[in-house]
Amino acid sequence: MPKIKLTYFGIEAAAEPIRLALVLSGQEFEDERIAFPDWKELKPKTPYGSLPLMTIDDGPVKTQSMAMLRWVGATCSDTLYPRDKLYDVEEALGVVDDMKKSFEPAMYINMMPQSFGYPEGFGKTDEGKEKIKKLRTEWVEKELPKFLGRLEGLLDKSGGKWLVAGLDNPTIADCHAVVFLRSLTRGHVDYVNTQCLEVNPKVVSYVKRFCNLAPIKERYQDGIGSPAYK
Ligand SMILES: N[C@@H](CCC(=O)N[C@@H](CS)C(=O)NCC(=O)O)C(=O)O
Repeated sequence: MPKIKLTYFGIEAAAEPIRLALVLSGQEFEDERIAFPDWKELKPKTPYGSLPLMTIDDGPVKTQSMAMLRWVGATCSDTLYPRDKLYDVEEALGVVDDMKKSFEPAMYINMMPQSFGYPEGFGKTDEGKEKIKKLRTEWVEKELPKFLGRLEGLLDKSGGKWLVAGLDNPTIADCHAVVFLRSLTRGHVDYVNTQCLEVNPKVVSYVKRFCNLAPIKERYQDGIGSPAYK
């Protein structure tokens, strides 16, 4: 087994799909968490000023979360990124990415307002807070059901099980999808209704199925998130 260290902040976000893939593979890894106050000092020492980082067998530092996810799926597991389903896994990853990207303006406007054409500190103003609330509630009401419908389409092809049809086990696409879907249900994103997945019961069942896999169940004591889903 390779010796793996994954370095990220003490949150789920970009590292969590990789952590889930490692956990599902049964691959041990060092789960290094950087406290936000320590980031300022570490940032200039990283290749691109960002996390996550990964080292394999004490080799050179690697960057790019999606490369890490694919590498773990291909190297640490026989089932998470199967060679005969490469296209299907990539297609499902793309569907999940479209959903995540669509939410980014509403999600990150408070953290990086300038990237979205607003002045620094915008998210802390009353106007900014109203804007964030409007963007997030509108996205959840108008956009999310559309993306959940796309996931449902993939699940239907798979008999309701996983995002890639014809497999008895989840893939890295499921790790990627569930982290994002679960993030909406946990009350961590202001103004997002934690019951928002309920518009699509098939997707709720899917997230529950994933969270009931033994290694995931052990990890997520809060199930898919809000108490209503337990
Ligand atoms: N394409 C990179 C993006 C990495 C990235 O943007 N990381 C963010 C956290 S998700 C970060 O390190 N932000 C802190 C900063 O930029 O100072 C990846 O997927 O790994």
